[in-house]
Amino acid sequence: MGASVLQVKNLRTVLDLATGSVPVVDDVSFDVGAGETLGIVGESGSGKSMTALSIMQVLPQPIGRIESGEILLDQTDLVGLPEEEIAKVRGRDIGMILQDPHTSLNPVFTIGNQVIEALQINNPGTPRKSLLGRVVDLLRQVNVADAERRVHAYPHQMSGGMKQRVVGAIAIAGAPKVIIADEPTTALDVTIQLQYLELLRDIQEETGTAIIFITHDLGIVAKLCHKLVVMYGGKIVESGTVADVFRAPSHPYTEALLKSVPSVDQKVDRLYAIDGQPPALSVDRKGCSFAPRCPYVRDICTHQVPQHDAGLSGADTHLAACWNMGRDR
Ligand SMILES: Nc1ncnc2c1ncn2[C@@H]1O[C@H](COP(=O)(O)OP(=O)(O)OP(=O)(O)O)[C@@H](O)[C@H]1O
Repeated sequence: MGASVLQVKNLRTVLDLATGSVPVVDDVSFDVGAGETLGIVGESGSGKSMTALSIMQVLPQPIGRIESGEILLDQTDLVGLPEEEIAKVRGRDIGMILQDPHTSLNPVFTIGNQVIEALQINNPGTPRKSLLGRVVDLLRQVNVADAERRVHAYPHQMSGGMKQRVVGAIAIAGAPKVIIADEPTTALDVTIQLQYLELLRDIQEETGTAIIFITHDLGIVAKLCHKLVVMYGGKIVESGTVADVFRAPSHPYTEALLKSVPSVDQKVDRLYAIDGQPPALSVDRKGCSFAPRCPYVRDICTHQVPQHDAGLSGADTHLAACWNMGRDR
């Protein structure tokens, strides 16, 4: 694993709603190195996508904004950079693979044209025709069969799995330092899903790209990631290496998630069933967001926010935010 490529430090992102400015990413910190894969897990609404959109600085407008924190790409803080600078970072330094391959591609342009556009980010002014060979290479790299012919195909002429590969080709076209893959597998069937995950791993082995992988699925995290952060209510409740967190989950939420880890070849719509609802967005939150659903809740949990502290496994890279750590539960 290489040095940190992307470091997120104390990131706080808010949405300015009629009810006030509500945090959707709250004091989030993590880093990812070259050749490393970080999983971000948590149930729907926990702030995973908002974290990704904050890094790319494509938050919903006009309501979303980064209130504080740093996003360091090779030590350069992206927060506060003018839009024309950030626009250069997107695609060139950070590639994003979005949730649904069916909507990530433009139906009116050929596959080749869409990959060429991504290539032109790093090769401005290069005639499109001369990039065609490179497009074919990229399509081959992501295992698109019959690439020379497929360059001229439109998205509707391809299967879901094939389209996902093209989205992968677009993401790597700019040879980015970081790829953010936001649940790229949900729209795919299980076999294609596994092939796709292997593809991502191959790309990483070849290019040393850092990958941030956003998912509901801890089975996938176990298979693909080196380390993970678990998000709940916009906060990180636990983080560490996959080995440490799986061996000794320290937060009751992670513990509950791990109780129902599906096997990777089992399709699940909902990963786990924990009683109660995820927290609603709130301007003024007191205590631990998980307290209303926590089987170990104590008085302090309802009125003081626990700090992100060393977890139970003994590793100083394994942190969790829970008042009950180290207590019998
Ligand atoms: N455009 C918006 N307007 C208002 N609230 C929003 C908007 N987009 C997201 N939110 C809220 O922000 C919070 C974080 O959402 P986010 O999309 O980051 O969750 P997530 O963990 O990625 O969920 P999923 O797994 O379903 O994608 C949620 O409470 C969500 O309802």
